[in-house]
Amino acid sequence: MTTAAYKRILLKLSGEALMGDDSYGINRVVMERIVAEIAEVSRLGVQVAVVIGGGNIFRGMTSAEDGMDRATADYMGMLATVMNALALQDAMRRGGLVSRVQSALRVDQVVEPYIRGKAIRYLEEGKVVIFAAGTGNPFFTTDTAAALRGREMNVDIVLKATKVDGVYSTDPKKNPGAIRYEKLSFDAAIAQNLKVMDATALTLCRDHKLLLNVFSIFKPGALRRVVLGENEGTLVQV
Ligand SMILES: Nc1ncnc2c1ncn2[C@@H]1O[C@H](COP(=O)(O)OP(=O)(O)OP(=O)(O)O)[C@@H](O)[C@H]1O
Ligand SMILES: O=c1ccn([C@@H]2O[C@H](COP(=O)(O)O)[C@@H](O)[C@H]2O)c(=O)[nH]1
Repeated sequence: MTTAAYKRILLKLSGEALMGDDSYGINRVVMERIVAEIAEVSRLGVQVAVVIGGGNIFRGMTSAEDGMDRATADYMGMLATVMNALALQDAMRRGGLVSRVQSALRVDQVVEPYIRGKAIRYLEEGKVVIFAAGTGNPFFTTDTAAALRGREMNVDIVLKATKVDGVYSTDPKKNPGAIRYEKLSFDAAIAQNLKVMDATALTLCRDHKLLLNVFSIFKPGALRRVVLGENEGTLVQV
């Protein structure tokens, strides 16, 4: 029997990853593939919590640069993550996974509010919990929400599923010569301003000794390999 290295995980799904090769929104085929990867680790008996990003729909910072009030733009960004959460939940339903969405901003007719104890209960019942609306506060990111909810849920590891297969010496999308790290300390990632995850999220993980793995959601089987404790992506630790 295959044994997972972790009992409970927090998966941060990049909003942009949901676009696939499209320039905006949610690509159905990509979404189905991601759900199949999550279903595989759920079948191993691993409890899965998800924090979903919103970069495929709206980023507060981008609109603030164009003159919009930053807090207003950030609330719009958080609402974008609620849309992604609903789409993910629906894709999970179609893929045979039972999930619940909890939102840090109240949208009561649509999803339930974040209630820590209830979320933990769902996880214990084997349901996937999708956390929407980030931290519920402007000026933060869903990466920070991932670290926060990961700590609150007492997960064994935070997994950042993104478009690149780990943490590199510089942004690999801009510099093809960038070198990938297999392992890295939080202090080094923060000191070198490695940008793959924001400094607030990295600091929260570091201060609470939360393990972090950055890996590509586009690499088939990568999530399963991370969960089995195999060498995949970049492991960031204290
Ligand atoms: N040193 C680095 N190592 C790896 N990736 C890096 C680095 N610096 C910048 N990046 C970039 O960070 C990006 C992380 O993307 P991702 O979409 O996960 O961001 P996000 O803002 O957390 O998500 P969202 O799309 O939900 O807003 C990658 O696309 C990668 O190109
Ligand atoms: O706690 C949070 C989380 C997110 N936001 C806003 O939402 C968008 C989308 O989130 P990503 O992390 O970029 O995927 C983000 O750009 C912020 O504008 C927030 O304000 N607070």
